[in-house]
Amino acid sequence: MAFKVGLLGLGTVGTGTVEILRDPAQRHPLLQELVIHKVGVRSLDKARSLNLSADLLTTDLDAIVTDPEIDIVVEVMGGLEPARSLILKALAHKKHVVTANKAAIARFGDEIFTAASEAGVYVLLEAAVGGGIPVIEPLKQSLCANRINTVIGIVNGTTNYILTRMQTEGGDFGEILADAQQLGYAEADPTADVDGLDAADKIAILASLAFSGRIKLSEVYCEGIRQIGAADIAYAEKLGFVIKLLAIAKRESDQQLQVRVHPTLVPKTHPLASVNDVYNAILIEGDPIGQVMFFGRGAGAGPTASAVVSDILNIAAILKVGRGQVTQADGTPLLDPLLACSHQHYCTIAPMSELVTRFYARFLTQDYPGVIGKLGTCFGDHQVSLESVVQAGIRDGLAEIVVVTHDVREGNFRKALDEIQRMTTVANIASVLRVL
Ligand SMILES: NC(=O)C1=CN([C@@H]2O[C@H](COP(=O)(O)OP(=O)(O)OC[C@H]3O[C@@H](n4cnc5c(N)ncnc54)[C@H](OP(=O)(O)O)[C@@H]3O)[C@@H](O)[C@H]2O)C=CC1
Ligand SMILES: N[C@@H](CC=O)C(=O)O
Ligand code: NA
Repeated sequence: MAFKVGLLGLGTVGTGTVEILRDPAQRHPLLQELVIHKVGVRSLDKARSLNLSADLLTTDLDAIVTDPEIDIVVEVMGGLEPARSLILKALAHKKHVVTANKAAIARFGDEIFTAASEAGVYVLLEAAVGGGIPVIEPLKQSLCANRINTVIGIVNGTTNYILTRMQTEGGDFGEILADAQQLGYAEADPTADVDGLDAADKIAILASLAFSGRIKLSEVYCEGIRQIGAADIAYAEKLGFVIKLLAIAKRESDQQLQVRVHPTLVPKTHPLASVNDVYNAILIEGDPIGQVMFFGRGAGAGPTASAVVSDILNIAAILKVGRGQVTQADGTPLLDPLLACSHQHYCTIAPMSELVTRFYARFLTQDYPGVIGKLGTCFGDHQVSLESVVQAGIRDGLAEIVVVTHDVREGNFRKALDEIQRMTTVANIASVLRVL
């Protein structure tokens, strides 16, 4: 039995996918039943590392998603449009879809999954978060007996690489970013990575699966790493922390979730503290499983294609045993509830002002006696309790004061900062970071 696959895109991930599909030896035997039927690209003249027969390649992507012979459309072209429209058209033509496109899923998941349920087909996306790391399917299947309470991830390799080098070499953000671009880790336009937007897309997807509801991307708090300085990395180190860009989704109460992305001081003893370079890791806490952590390569041709091909095989397996033919009363194919998306409501996200967390803050002040006391009084007036306050040294003729709080309500902490900002003795609030 042959299952015909149409690929949209033959870049990094598409090429990795074709390489696995063309080399099935010692992999799952079902791979031998997959046939690459068409591959859609932007340019037929581009030099390719793969030797594909010319009749497989086309620039007519519309013809792929409507081709009656194709069973599974694999969207690895990226971007929002035309990816969104092509996915929707493939679904309307009752094709199963595999995608690595976190940006499209995080923004258009609502209409894509609704269209998939109506058509009675699957949309699988293991590659969209953590690349090759299995995390989407474990959340849907292996962990489904658990009540998930927390998902915390390092889900962006570019920023983890930059922060790791800042930590180990003491360099500044700008110079290490330039290096990362030269090495091909960071893209020419690094905005989505360094401003936390890529991580926000990914945590929105993970939160949706973990908490069985849709997430509005606009409600995900997002802060990137551009403002992290060598001084913060050094102080964090002295205090026993490393700085990581964390993507966090947490059950706040029965009604509300926290979903946020921001640089965070992580205790060196925490399992995520030792996840370095371009590696990703996702720590999930559930009841009754406790903590479980997924670690590996979050990007790259081979690792990402590993996830894409496992999704293709999942669909091929269903088609092979004929489960795609079992229909409901209205004639729509009955979908496996552990593989398909079945929730339609939106989760309620708590405002950041209600978050209870520890903070690290660095102030540059006039070096007068009593400045530390004034800061302490202002924090106390806003119910912000301090764990430590140290005058770390003198920078540019100003006293550098580093504060770590106990758990406090973010709204209270911000009010204290507003007041501190207005003090004449305080020249600058140089940085404010949350502490895990
Ligand atoms: N790279 C990675 O490590 C990872 C990528 N992803 C996701 O996978 C997806 C693909 O990424 P990647 O492989 O890196 O992307 P690339 O830029 O390397 O490849 C994109 C491919 O899609 C084709 N393409 C793009 N736009 C069009 C269009 N309008 N019409 C026809 N063809 C088009 C390109 O054609 P042509 O070759 O002719 O230019 C190219 O083959 C993205 O959604 C990305 O976020 C997810 C995890 C990791
Ligand atoms: N740009 C991403 C790769 C794909 O998801 C990253 O740096 O992790
Ligand atoms: Na994955």
